Amino acid sequence: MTKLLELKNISHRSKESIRVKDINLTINQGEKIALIGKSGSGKSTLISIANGSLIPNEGDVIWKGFHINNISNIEYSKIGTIWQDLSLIEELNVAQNINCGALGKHNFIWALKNLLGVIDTGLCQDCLAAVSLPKKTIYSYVNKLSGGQKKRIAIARLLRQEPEILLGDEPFSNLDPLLSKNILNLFINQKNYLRIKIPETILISLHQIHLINNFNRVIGLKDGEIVIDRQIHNINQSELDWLF
Ligand SMILES: Nc1ncnc2c1ncn2[C@@H]1O[C@H](COP(=O)(O)OP(=O)(O)OP(=O)(O)O)[C@@H](O)[C@H]1O
Repeated sequence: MTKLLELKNISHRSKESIRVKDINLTINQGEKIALIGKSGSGKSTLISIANGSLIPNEGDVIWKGFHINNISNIEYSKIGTIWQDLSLIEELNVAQNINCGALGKHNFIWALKNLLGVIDTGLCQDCLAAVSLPKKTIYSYVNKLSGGQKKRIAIARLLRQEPEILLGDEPFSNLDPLLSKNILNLFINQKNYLRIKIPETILISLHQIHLINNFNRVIGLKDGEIVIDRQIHNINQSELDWLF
């Protein structure tokens, strides 16, 4: 098994509280991991540390054997995140936002062209198709979309990035159950009818517990600590009841 991302002896505290504690986690290539736990248990904190955006007080994050602080921008672009707050640029249109996912692969001229108009239309439309939005949505402005549509644009931007790993912070909140199931299927089954490569390794935080059966590994957080780290077939209901 190839190790992709490792969190070693991670602890992070703020003035008020311990946010995560003694986290040791290795994510191997191809794993589909559900991250679960009560509100405030540390899921978003763990994801922010895993993608290098939050530097922990203690411990190290290792990407393919190298400390995350020392990897190149190209390598860093292989770690994709769907943020809970989505981090879309409301004043830009949908195509421009989706193309932001590919900034790491292109130069300054391409970035400028993206700001000036709609480029790479076909690829953007493939990403939209994957989240069941019509092609013409590329011309819409993000600030005119609903919460659920915005979430789908954030997922489309992630697809455009073509990362090796997806770290998703509740990507299915705000989405109706059928849509959540279809998008999750895309990641789980690696449906490759598109011109884009779907990330084969995923760690996704969830509140919809019924979805965990689609994953092969479950990580449960309680008060900032990993208290469950098990293959899905070894998880039982009483454990889940205890976690929540
Ligand atoms: N920016 C911050 N500064 C200080 N403490 C924070 C900050 N963000 C979160 N916390 C605290 O860290 C702990 C973990 O929060 P976190 O957001 O990681 O939990 P979560 O499991 O993602 O919650 P939710 O399911 O509600 O999104 C909580 O006690 C929270 O109050």
